[in-house]
Amino acid sequence: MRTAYSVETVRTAERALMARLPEGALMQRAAAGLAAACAGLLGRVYGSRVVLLVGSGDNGGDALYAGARLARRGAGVAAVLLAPERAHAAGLAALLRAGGRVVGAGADTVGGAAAAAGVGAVEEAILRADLVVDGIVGIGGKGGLRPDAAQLAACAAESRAAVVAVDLPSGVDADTGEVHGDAVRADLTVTFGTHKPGLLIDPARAYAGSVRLVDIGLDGELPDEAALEALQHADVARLLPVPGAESDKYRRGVVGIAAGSARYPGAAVLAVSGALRGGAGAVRYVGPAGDAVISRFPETLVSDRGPKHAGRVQAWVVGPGAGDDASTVAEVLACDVPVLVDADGLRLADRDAVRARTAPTLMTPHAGEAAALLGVSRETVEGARLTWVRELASRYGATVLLKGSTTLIADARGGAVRVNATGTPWLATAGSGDVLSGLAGSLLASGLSALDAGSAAAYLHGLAGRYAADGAPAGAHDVAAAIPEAWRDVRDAGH
Ligand SMILES: NC(=O)C1=CN([C@@H]2O[C@H](COP(=O)(O)OP(=O)(O)OC[C@H]3O[C@@H](n4cnc5c(N)ncnc54)[C@H](O)[C@@H]3O)[C@@H](O)[C@H]2O)[C@@H](O)CC1
Ligand SMILES: Nc1ncnc2c1ncn2[C@@H]1O[C@H](COP(=O)(O)OP(=O)(O)O)[C@@H](O)[C@H]1O
Ligand SMILES: [K+]
Repeated sequence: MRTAYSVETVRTAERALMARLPEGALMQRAAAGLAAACAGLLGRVYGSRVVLLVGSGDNGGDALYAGARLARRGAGVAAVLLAPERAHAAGLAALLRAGGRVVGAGADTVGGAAAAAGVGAVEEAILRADLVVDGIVGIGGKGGLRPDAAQLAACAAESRAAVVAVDLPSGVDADTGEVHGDAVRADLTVTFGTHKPGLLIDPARAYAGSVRLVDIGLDGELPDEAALEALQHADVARLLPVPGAESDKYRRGVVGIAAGSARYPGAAVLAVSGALRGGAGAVRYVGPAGDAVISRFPETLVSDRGPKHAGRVQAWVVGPGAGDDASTVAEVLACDVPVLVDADGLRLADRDAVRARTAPTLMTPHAGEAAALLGVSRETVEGARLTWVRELASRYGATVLLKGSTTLIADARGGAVRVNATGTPWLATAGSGDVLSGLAGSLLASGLSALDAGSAAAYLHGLAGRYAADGAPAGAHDVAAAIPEAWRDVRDAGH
């Protein structure tokens, strides 16, 4: 399991750890890891040109000490100090001792004869660099970059230099993944002690590039419950149902699919296609698309009566392609088994009816559907996904899976939010959400909690999307067909 902790928790943990360590030890661990990552990216350190962007806090201190290490190995290291009088003094002294220099403001006072002053010199240094280290701000950052820092970030983006962010790309919100204004775009982010939520949630995630975690000994100080969890293969493998000798189709769970309409029969077929690959022992279908479903998937138990009279199911999926059939949604919500509500069903579901349910409810909106339920714009939801997934879960008293480039799953009762990043933008294709709802419903029917069913389904669905697309467009039915391959991959890694 990959976990991420909030800034407040990281600060508390760091304080506890620092109290037991010699002064400055933590920063040295961070700087050593950072320098090693930079060296790895440079390939050859000796003779390379490195520019450090140094803010006024400890994030700048990390950059200065790492710069000193690189300078000792023969790199030409120049530091740009955003606030020369407040730059980390010991870090700066270490850099100068190691043969590094200062460019731009402050150069004349601290850099000695070798110093070059002026904006032109700074830009030139960045444009000629092999590597730019972003130590402008870390977890102490508030809001987007200020104008002087934004200018440096723009120059780094223009340069052919690789950009390494220290702890976080400066300008992104560590706790939420929101980006307000300008931020550094990194090729690599070297983060310390633990991931921060912003490194795993879009839009900030996209600024971080690849992320490397440096162990500074913080693990023992972090609480059990993280702010964010990202399941890995082994975690998902533990969740996947495996039939045993005593299993029969009913004991494995029956999932009911109430989906599709005369206008959208395909949604029913796709939801069933996902459900058949999700581990339930049988898939029951109710709705007007029975013929389309049975002709594609003859193993489906098709009923032409409503959900209440369709026979036993352990979980329902309602909504994909449902059109305006509010009564079916209401009927399903009245069933005392886990229910997944997707697509049209989200709009048709009565909030009080969802809140009144005692069995688990899993809602699976994309950003546009979530926005409509919340009464805000789609851009607002996309810009602050963590905030809004929690808000929706709390308003409906349900587990909410917010789809998108990083899918988030939040429980109404709080606790760690799950994030899934196995997907690919190729999954943004009509009907792939229907496949996901069937798959997640099937996992619900086999006994997983709403949080686990949603996260395991998103994980498998994302992998299946990758396998199906493999760099070329794929249809939703291809994604469904690739679920068994994703399942085997996950299961094999779990052994
Ligand atoms: N606390 C610790 O034990 C450790 C901290 N480390 C580093 O220390 C960092 C945190 O250091 P700090 O608490 O000093 O905070 P930061 O260095 O992240 O930032 C604080 C400074 O940045 C300025 N600032 C805030 N928002 C800004 C913005 N939008 N644009 C420009 N400037 C802005 C503030 O005025 C403040 O002076 C971590 O991210 C990590 O890199 C590491 O050395 C590991 C150990
Ligand atoms: N940019 C993206 N990167 C990764 N996955 C994405 C991206 N955009 C959409 N997806 C995924 O594709 C699926 C699309 O679902 P949805 O929007 O409900 O489509 P539909 O309603 O057509 O079925 C979701 O699983 C979502 O997480
Ligand atoms: K940074």
